[in-house]
Amino acid sequence: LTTMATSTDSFYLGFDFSTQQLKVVAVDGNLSVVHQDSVQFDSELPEFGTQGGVHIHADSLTVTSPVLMWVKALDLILGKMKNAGFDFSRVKALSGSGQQHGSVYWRKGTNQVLRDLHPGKSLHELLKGGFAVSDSPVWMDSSTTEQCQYLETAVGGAQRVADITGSRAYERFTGNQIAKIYKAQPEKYEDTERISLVSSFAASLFLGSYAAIDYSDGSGMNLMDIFSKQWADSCLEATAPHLEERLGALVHSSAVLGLLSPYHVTRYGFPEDCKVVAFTGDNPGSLAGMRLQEGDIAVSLGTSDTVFLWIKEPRPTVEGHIFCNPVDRPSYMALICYKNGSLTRERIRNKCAGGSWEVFSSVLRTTPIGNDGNIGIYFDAMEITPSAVGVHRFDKDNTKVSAKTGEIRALVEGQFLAKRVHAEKLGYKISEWMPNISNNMQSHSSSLHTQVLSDVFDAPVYTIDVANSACLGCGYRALQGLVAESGVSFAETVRKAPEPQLAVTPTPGADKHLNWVEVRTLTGPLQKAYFLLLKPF
Ligand SMILES: O=C(CO)[C@@H](O)[C@H](O)CF
Repeated sequence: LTTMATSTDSFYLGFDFSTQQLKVVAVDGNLSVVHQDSVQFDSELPEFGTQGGVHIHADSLTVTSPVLMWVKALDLILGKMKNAGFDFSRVKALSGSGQQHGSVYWRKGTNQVLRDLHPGKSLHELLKGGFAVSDSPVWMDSSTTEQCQYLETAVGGAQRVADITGSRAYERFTGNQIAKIYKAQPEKYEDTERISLVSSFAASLFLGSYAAIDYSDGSGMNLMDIFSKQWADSCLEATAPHLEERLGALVHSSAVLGLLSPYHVTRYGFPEDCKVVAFTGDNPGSLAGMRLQEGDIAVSLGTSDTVFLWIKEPRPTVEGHIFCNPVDRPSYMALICYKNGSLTRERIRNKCAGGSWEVFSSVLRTTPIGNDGNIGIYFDAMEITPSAVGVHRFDKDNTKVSAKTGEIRALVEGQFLAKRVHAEKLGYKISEWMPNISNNMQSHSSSLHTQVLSDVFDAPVYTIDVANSACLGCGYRALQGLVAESGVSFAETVRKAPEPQLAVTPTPGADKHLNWVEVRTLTGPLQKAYFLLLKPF
């Protein structure tokens, strides 16, 4: 297996079913990228009518995505690869990731449909009637507060839920979404034979049967005990009846789930012995792609922004999340998530820079570090960290102001200051930063963002040269899956991958302008801003 895994004529695929698009990266045995492609949901699948890949419902709390859009996106991307002449016959293994917490409800009888996929038809045609719930709840949803309160009461409080599952009850977490469906649409729950995460749903499309949920993405459900790595009975019972049989057994994140479905072998020319390695969450996938090691910390900018790091000794709290580590079984990963990420940056780009990243960058470049003490908090949608909403701007005296000069720098510095404040409040040590600037930003914008990130954190920043770290990480994990059983570590598997490059170091004197020392304390401008913002209205 080791010999086969390192031969350069072999390919390994990593897919990422993220919020706004489906992406794929192919790497060879030397972990060099040999192919990349993507399908943008809004523009390439307009029949589903999504904005930013989702439907925000009239209550402005419920957020869903049509599951058949994800199915059709897979048909499209594999078709694009075939038309581009990609040699599927060289793919030895594939894996992938999905936006975390989202859930898919397979209708009774669909497992048989998955087993008998006809290679002459598209997956979209074959699975049209395969889902009991056509609009899957996704991570941007914040409509399940009632279910969260019920779970915390039933289990013994917010900290108790965090001690078991790694997080207090969060609205976007899968268990609370299942509870809402069981309560509001019991007939659909009854008609459901399997519940997948987006990651294990995607794996099922390749496996040709229901794929298991992995420990890492399973940690984002408020249903799994992150220490025993089993479903937590107290959480299952507080969510819905006969739930464990719908979830199936959990697997570790480097498990080989089985052979690729004959559907893909016949339709695209994959080899018959191509292996499917467990899919996982997009952030665990990014941790793999950024090759984080213990003590590193990462900032990933995308539809959601996240701060995450590799830890050995988890200390679950009522802020932030602890997930099982996707590439090292005894370890964990800590994560803080921000809902107002790229969609908010794009709104300010459209408002203040005429929709141009070039103008956005030049404005950012020409405004002073620290923005003369003007700070902005931009929660267009109900934020996850902290739980607050609305746009709030403060001048250097912490007076709330309406009109805003320097709004672009106020947004970018405010988003990074918040990340530093929360990371340090939770005790994360800042040793080395590797941001992954999402691919929806032009390169020069990302270099500017990287400089602001370095200035705010007062730390060197390293970047990787592939736009999508989750796909890359899952290509690495596909290879790792073939050798994990023989005890080869992930670090050993990826030792030939390109090293993260030092991108920027802090601007000399930046800390004096950003009064980031103050930011660390409860009297710092951002902390005060949060107090002003969070006090009862
Ligand atoms: O909710 C999140 C993590 O907890 C988001 O980062 C989603 O994974 C984005 F897809």
